Amino acid sequence: MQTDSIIIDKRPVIVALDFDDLSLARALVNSLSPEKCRIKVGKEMFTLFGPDWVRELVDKGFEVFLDLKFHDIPNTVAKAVKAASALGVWMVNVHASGGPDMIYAAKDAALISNTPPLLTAVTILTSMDERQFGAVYDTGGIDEKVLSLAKLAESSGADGVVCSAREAGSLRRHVDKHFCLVTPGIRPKGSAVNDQKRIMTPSEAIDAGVNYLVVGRPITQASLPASVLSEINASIVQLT
Ligand SMILES: O=c1ccn([C@@H]2O[C@H](COP(=O)(O)O)[C@@H](O)[C@H]2O)c(=O)[nH]1
Repeated sequence: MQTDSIIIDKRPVIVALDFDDLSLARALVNSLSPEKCRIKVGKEMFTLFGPDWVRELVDKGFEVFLDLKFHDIPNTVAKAVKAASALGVWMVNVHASGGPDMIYAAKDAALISNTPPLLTAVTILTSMDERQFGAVYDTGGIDEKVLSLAKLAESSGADGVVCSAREAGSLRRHVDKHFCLVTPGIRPKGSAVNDQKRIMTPSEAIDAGVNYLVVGRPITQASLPASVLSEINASIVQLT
């Protein structure tokens, strides 16, 4: 994949913090630098520790992706995005399947902030394979659905999508070069796959045209998380 026309961030790794213990999460964060990565706070930590935890990370200088995947009526999602934006986060997200009105409302709400976060839309979860997909959707396949949801997200004002790196090559041929691709399901060679189904290595993902790599357990469950992050950064530095 020709990556020269795509804007590739110098810090493409977003570390997914999924912890139920604040002290452990703090210890990990203290071993990381905002110059080397961003941080993702998801449903578990936000439910347990709330906005204060997000503010703490922002105050430490991290750009935070608040991954709450809003999916509701436009008015409710807009108010949730407004509240998230007030925390000073860098990225928020919604489910693309919430539809164009919901995505527009989310984008409008984000833009009210003095420092508007990027708005991304989740396409098909990276934990789904064709069998899981078929249990939810009657027709088509994952690639086709990810593409149609990405086009919907783009035409409804989102700044990018959350998808798997496996779809990145195809998406790159159909979306604007500024439209960002955020990909969980990243697994360095030899890492445990866990519950992820559509995976790629960090270098494969960057080569496919991904902008941001979401990496959780391969870093957070490692005995030396900062070393794993450095190895991932080193494996992609020649591509960025
Ligand atoms: O499609 C999606 C959307 C979000 N996620 C989130 O990303 C991380 C991945 O963590 P790993 O430990 O690297 O598997 C996790 O917080 C998910 O909630 C996703 O995996 N897939």
